[in-house]
Amino acid sequence: MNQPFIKRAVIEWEKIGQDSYLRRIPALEGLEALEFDAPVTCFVGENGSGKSTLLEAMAIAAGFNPEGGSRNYHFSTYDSHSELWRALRLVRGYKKPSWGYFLRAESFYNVATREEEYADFLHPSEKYHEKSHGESFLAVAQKYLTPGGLYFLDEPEAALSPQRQLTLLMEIFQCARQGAQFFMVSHSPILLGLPGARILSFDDGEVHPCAYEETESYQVMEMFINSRELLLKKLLKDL
Ligand SMILES: Nc1ncnc2c1ncn2[C@@H]1O[C@H](COP(=O)(O)OP(=O)(O)OP(=O)(O)O)[C@@H](O)[C@H]1O
Repeated sequence: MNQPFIKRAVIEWEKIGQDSYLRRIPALEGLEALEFDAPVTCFVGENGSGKSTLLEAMAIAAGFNPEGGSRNYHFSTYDSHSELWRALRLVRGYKKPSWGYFLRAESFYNVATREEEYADFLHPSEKYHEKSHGESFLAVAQKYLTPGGLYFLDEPEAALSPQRQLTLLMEIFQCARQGAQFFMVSHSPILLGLPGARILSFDDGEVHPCAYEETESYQVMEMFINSRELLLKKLLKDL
């Protein structure tokens, strides 16, 4: 296996206020440390279980802008990130990433705007605002994902068709095989199926390893596709 850039994340709870909402997120409240030994680590779990909070804190602690982009992006449109990053200590491997990107669906519009402002003669804009949401997401992935990089992806499937999710899966797989490290929040049964990915579930009040087939994303999708009529009959009978 490639040497990870980030081997461990440790939460120093004494640096977090006693009244902070972070102490009321069940999966996070008892969490002291997480080990990362795979090139791709996926965070899965129910809405509101704390996945993005941890991913965002890790990305900021690794030097990225809270709203996303590369490490060269420095802007703030809306200050909504949590204080977790201040309490997060990342234990790094001996290798340093050559590049990196923090891709988040919810603030990509702001990153796209900033990309146009940062553009110059030598670095022309990709004009993401002139592409569809999905087209621009995949264009970012294809431009910025490179072997040897460190990547934080927050629900990258949000704008992508199933076909393009497969394309993204191939890009991630290829980069991860050549030394890149990925942390990804996802609900996509396609992206979570990435060979070799280590899946951490935030459900049931603790962060714990989870097999692909045990993820809700897989189970619900499988049930829907294989037993659609039965499932819908049950769900809709009293409506
Ligand atoms: N500024 C805030 N103040 C209080 N609570 C917050 C704040 N930001 C987030 N939360 C709460 O923290 C919890 C974790 O949110 P988070 O965005 O990490 O969830 P998530 O697992 O990524 O969910 P999703 O799958 O919906 O993106 C949620 O219950 C959310 O309401």
